[in-house]
Amino acid sequence: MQYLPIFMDVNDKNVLVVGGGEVASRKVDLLLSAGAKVTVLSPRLNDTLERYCGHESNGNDAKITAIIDGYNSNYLDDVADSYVMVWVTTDNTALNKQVWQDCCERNLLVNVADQQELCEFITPSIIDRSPLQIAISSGGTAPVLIRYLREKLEALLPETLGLLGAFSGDQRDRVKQQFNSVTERRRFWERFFSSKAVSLTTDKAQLQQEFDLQLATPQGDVEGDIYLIELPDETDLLRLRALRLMQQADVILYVEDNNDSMAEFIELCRRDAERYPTLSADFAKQAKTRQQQGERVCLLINDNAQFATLRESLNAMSVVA
Ligand SMILES: C[C@@]1(CC(=O)O)C2=NC(=C\c3[nH]c(c(CCC(=O)O)c3CC(=O)O)Cc3[nH]c(c(CC(=O)O)c3CCC(=O)O)/C=C3\N/C(=C\2)[C@@H](CCC(=O)O)[C@]3(C)CC(=O)O)/[C@H]1CCC(=O)O
Ligand SMILES: NC(=O)c1ccc[n+]([C@@H]2O[C@H](COP(=O)([O-])OP(=O)(O)OC[C@H]3O[C@@H](n4cnc5c(N)ncnc54)[C@H](O)[C@@H]3O)[C@@H](O)[C@H]2O)c1
Repeated sequence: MQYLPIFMDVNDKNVLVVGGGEVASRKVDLLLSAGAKVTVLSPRLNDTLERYCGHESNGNDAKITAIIDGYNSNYLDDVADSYVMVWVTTDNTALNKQVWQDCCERNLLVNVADQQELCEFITPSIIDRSPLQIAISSGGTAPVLIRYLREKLEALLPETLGLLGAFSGDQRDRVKQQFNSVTERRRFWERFFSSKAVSLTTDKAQLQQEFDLQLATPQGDVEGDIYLIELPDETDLLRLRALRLMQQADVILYVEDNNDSMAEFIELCRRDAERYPTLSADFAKQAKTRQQQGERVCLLINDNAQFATLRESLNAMSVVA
């Protein structure tokens, strides 16, 4: 992985944008929507940024602070609360490089628009259904491809995704009170999000009704499951059903092998799942113990004979060969 994806809290924090043109105003809009305190440093501002300074209305409703001047590294230092990041958008490549260098010397995070070699972080393509957000990156290889992907996803994702996210956030404490274990809570949410009624709801009152109904309906005993999966030679050949089960597992058991192919399959499993290399003789015993603790155990097998034996001895809930 070339870049580490994270979501940063810039609310009420100082951010500097160098340059005051078209690109700067796009970055400023993004930063303001995340609640940042934006300062723009530029000898000239475009009309949008002029408006944001509140010049026309005597600065009373200014959205940004403007420093009308050419760049000078002193501006990086002369602030009470230092900048948490700097965005560089001027039309002068040599100057952009200078700003990047000055920021690096000060350990300031810096992005120079469209100059990847001068970016300590890069900007993703964003789908915003706040509080739910999706950020897509190609690691700088194909900006147009991720814009295209965003447009496809935007069309697929329901408008109500933000509502659903916010509603779930509000109800988390109630679900915590009702269910003691993480496993039970997760199952409740999985059942809730996958129910048809929830996918069709368009307002909060309907969601609340469905939520109350499901919370009052017993889930039954939380019994664990065992999924037995025979791996193909390559990850590309993995069945979709196997992938889905691997994504639901709490525990992954596998026999360690000397080549890297097992690692590639494990990489596709649920991020939070516990992963254990296991001696093949212990597979069945370990799987059953964890199942009895209410967990979903996924056994990854790359050996035909062993798969057949385990299939006989385990009462596996799902078998994918
Ligand atoms: C996501 C998005 C956000 C944004 O910028 O707001 C974004 N670029 C977007 C669009 C876009 N950018 C360019 C075109 C014209 C087509 C073309 O030239 O290919 C288009 C298409 C268009 O405008 O439709 C030109 C371009 N961009 C970069 C280079 C340099 C290079 O490739 O070496 C050049 C060539 C400059 C030249 O030739 O001079 C570099 C970067 N652009 C990034 C982000 C970062 C990597 C993100 C990643 O891959 O994960 C990174 C590394 C640095 C950064 O800027 O942070 C936004 C899509 C948002 C959306 O619509 O959803
Ligand atoms: N507009 C786009 O969609 C787009 C797309 C891709 C790449 N670019 C590139 O990104 C860069 C910026 O684009 P733009 O459209 O915002 O250009 P722009 O000409 O509108 O803005 C450039 C800004 O940089 C400021 N500037 C110049 N010298 C400065 C200095 N010494 N200190 C501080 N600020 C200074 C100018 O005052 C101006 O506000 C350009 O190199 C452009 O080629 C633009």
